[in-house]
Amino acid sequence: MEMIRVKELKKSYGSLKAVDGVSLTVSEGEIFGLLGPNGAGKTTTMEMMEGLRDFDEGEVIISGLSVKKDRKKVTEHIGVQLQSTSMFDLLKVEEILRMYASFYKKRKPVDEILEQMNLTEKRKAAIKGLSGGQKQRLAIGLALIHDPKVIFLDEPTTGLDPQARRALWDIVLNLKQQGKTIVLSTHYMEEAYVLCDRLAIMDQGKIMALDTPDNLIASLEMESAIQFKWENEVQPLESLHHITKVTTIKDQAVLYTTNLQESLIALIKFTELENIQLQDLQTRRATLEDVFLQLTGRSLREE
Ligand SMILES: Nc1ncnc2c1ncn2[C@@H]1O[C@H](COP(=O)(O)OP(=O)(O)OP(=O)(O)O)[C@@H](O)[C@H]1O
Repeated sequence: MEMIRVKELKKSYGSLKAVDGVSLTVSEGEIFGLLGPNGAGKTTTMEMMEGLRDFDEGEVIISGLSVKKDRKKVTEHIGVQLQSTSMFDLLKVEEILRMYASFYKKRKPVDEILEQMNLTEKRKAAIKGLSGGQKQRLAIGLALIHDPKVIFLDEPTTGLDPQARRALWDIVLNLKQQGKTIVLSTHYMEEAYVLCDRLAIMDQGKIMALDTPDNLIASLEMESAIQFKWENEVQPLESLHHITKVTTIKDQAVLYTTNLQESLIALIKFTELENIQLQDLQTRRATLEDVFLQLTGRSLREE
């Protein structure tokens, strides 16, 4: 069943097209991701979907309701994780949850939320003293207080250490198990890969590709990448065995191949003949990062 439909959404700031014709659908129970670098338009898109930002053109339908026309009703169905910086620092964890609960008629027991977010032991702690991961979990807990069907998470793990990030992934996967529909934005390809059923790769306000993570990688028709420092012409590398594509990132060459072993042998032979020393040689399976690189010619991690 379709839970969200976004049609030709557009938003400009002066001459900058922050969101430039975004269309997508999200099914009930799905985790849908917006993956893209800083400034790609992910936050603007999400806030328009949430009814928090006006849009110039297009339409957003959530659970059969138009976000533009039925904004109030839509808010009953959606939960939005606020950035933790906007929480009242001096309140205790339990207090802020009770305060948020008082805003709604339909609400979940605070104890249940504390348990679900792994914060029961911190119920009496001041928000100020929480770790980054605990604050993010509380922010998600606040978004769940009225038991919404759809949850929006904007870069939920940015700035967290790997352990806190993984703990948050478990919470997101747990929400999916409860049947929630989740839309999240991220610029971490690993996060997008682990969490999302489908994702849209965004750049400069546009969706460049939309599919399951595995299909996006498979669409590259390149199983592996060989990367190494290269200060010479890349063109001769294109004719090496099984190489499907050659590209560069900064001072590195990236060769994509359908047969890693044969291509590596060919590369080593070639560099020996040319008397070139291979430096910083790495091989890896193709990732969403490579999909992004192919689509935009840039690296996802370039800030
Ligand atoms: N209120 C605003 N006024 C002017 N420009 C804006 C405004 N909000 C966003 N922009 C611009 O729109 C573009 C998209 O921004 P947006 O915050 O949606 O990107 P993002 O993908 O979420 O990036 P980030 O990861 O940095 O949040 C950026 O170039 C940004 O500078």
